[in-house]
Amino acid sequence: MDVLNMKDPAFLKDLDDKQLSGVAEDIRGFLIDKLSVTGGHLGPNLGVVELTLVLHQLYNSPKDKFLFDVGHQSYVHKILTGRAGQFDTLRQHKGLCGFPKRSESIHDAWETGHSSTSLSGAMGMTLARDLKGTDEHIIPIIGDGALTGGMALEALNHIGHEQRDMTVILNDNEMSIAPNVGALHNMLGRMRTAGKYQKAKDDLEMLIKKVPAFGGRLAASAERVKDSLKYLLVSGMFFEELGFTYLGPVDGHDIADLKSNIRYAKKTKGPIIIHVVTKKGKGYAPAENDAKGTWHGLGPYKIESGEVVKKPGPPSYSGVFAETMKTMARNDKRIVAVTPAMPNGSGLDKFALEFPERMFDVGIAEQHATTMSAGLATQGMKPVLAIYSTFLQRGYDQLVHDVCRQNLNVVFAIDRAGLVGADGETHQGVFDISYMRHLPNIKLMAPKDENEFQHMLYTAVQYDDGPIAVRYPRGGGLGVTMDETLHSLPIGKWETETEGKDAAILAFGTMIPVARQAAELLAKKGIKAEVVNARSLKPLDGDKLEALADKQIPILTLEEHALLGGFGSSILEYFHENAYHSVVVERMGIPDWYIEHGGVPDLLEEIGLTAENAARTVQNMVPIKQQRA
Ligand SMILES: Cc1ncc(C[n+]2csc(CCOP(=O)(O)OP(=O)(O)O)c2C)c(N)n1
Ligand SMILES: CC(=O)[C@@H](O)[C@H](O)COP(=O)(O)O
Ligand SMILES: [Mg+2]
Repeated sequence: MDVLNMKDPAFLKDLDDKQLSGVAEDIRGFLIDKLSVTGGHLGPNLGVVELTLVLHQLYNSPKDKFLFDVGHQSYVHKILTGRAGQFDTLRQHKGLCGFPKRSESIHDAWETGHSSTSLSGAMGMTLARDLKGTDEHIIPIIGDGALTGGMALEALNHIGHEQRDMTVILNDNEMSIAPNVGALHNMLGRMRTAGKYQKAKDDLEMLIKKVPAFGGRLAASAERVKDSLKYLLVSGMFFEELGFTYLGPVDGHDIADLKSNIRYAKKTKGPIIIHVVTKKGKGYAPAENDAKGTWHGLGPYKIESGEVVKKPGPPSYSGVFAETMKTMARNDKRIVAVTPAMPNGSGLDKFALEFPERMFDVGIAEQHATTMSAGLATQGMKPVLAIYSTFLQRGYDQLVHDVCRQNLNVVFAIDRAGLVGADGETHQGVFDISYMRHLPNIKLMAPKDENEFQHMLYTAVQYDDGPIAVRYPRGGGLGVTMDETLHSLPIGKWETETEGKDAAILAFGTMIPVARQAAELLAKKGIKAEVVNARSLKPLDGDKLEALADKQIPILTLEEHALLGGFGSSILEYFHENAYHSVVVERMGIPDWYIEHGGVPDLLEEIGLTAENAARTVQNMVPIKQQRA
């Protein structure tokens, strides 16, 4: 069937299982073809083809609500709801979003990107349904990785308590991005191998009914037998004990098995959880045999060989992070690395090859990762928490309450700080300066390139007076020469790259090249603009700021971060608090809206965070006569 003709999922209602299998094959071929060009989350989506087809056949979206947890596995859903034709623009500027997007389709009931929100969203929708007296089905689809997120467990607790009708689909493929971790993962493994609990329970009931009744005695003991059967058959009937009817394990690629269990769930009252076992990457050997997680989310690849197309370029910040961590850990036994389910993305998978006993992947558990790091620090260890800027948002109170307030020596390696591009709104790392700099005790730095990064990381690990964070971008550095030996940098001291008598541009991280280019453009107009590497975001370099204020020259701040509460705001605050009321400051950064998906250069252009705009802004701040001087 031509995937491009799938405009409304209703077409599935008339198909038999064989035809559905045919559609599954067409969709798999489409995904493999399209994503070989655009990149994207191929593995997760190949794993949910049959599941998504059966869900759309047996339920009635958009009346019935699907909530895809994390949402990276919603491509099949998007194909079935009329968006196949947009896949050439997947995750590109103004193109198809890689996650559910309510503005894209009425079938996208819930927007995701961060993990473990689907069950809470579903509970809210369920309460609303019951209060309104409507009868739609609410179906969250959550992966085994997302289930390790604290929010998911909070929601399970409440859903089981409320006992309202909801069908949770647990998509268990034994993988998070990397192989899944944790006791829940181990329990699911036992459930997978224990075999069909539901069938055994029904068989037992049938058997008991055949035995000549000894009145209530047998029936009562039968209940006890049945309950002990549960523990016998499937270790830790975790879900049943939480008030769910547990169905499974169900073969997530067997359409008939899926349908019979979902039909059973549809007529069963109260919360149901269907434990669906799938294979990530199903149907495409390189992805199906991926033990590491490479095919979870990737760039373009060659279909025939499965070779991922590597873009040449300077070392990635994550790569420099891994190497620097190894160098430091060899001489510093205090160092312990922590990641909340991002070993590959953070580079800690490489660190773990040399120091397996000093790297802890805690699952999708940023709150736990942050406070566990605090616990490590109380005992004299030097925890380095590698965490994406956007995901540290999940550990905010732990940062405030457990780390900063106790002034503990935790190092935050904040990766993906700034615009990340293809993952869009939910993943842009553009709020961390705002949510960190106002916290007492924390120090916050950002390197201008990968060489300064290694020294900054070393500085942070050597620092023993409380929490300290280094924020750095996704992707490669500038291709600068890397020093052989590590040295400390002065915290709270900026670096003046070029002097200037007419104006000053204060920038850090990825905005340094922009500031340099702007200064070159200004020089052509006779304006000498100073470029300052404001690499210490907290504390600021007060001496430098006062020297600039005394020069009475206009100042432009540049940041790939939210303007509100960001670096520029801190400069305004500084001049105000120190009674420098005549200094002229303009700020450029991320405006007060969520930045969608797209290539980072396109996004920077769209919001005007460019060298040309920076030069124009400075030029407008310098008196004309000075420009002629
Ligand atoms: C709060 C949060 N932390 C980390 C991530 C990064 N992340 C995206 S998908 C994923 C693994 C999800 O595993 P699972 O739910 O099992 O889905 P699968 O990819 O296996 O289908 C992780 C860790 C995220 N999206 N949100
Ligand atoms: C869906 C999700 O949250 C992750 O897969 C994320 O897309 C990884 O981001 P990086 O590609 O920057 O590691
Ligand atoms: Mg999984």
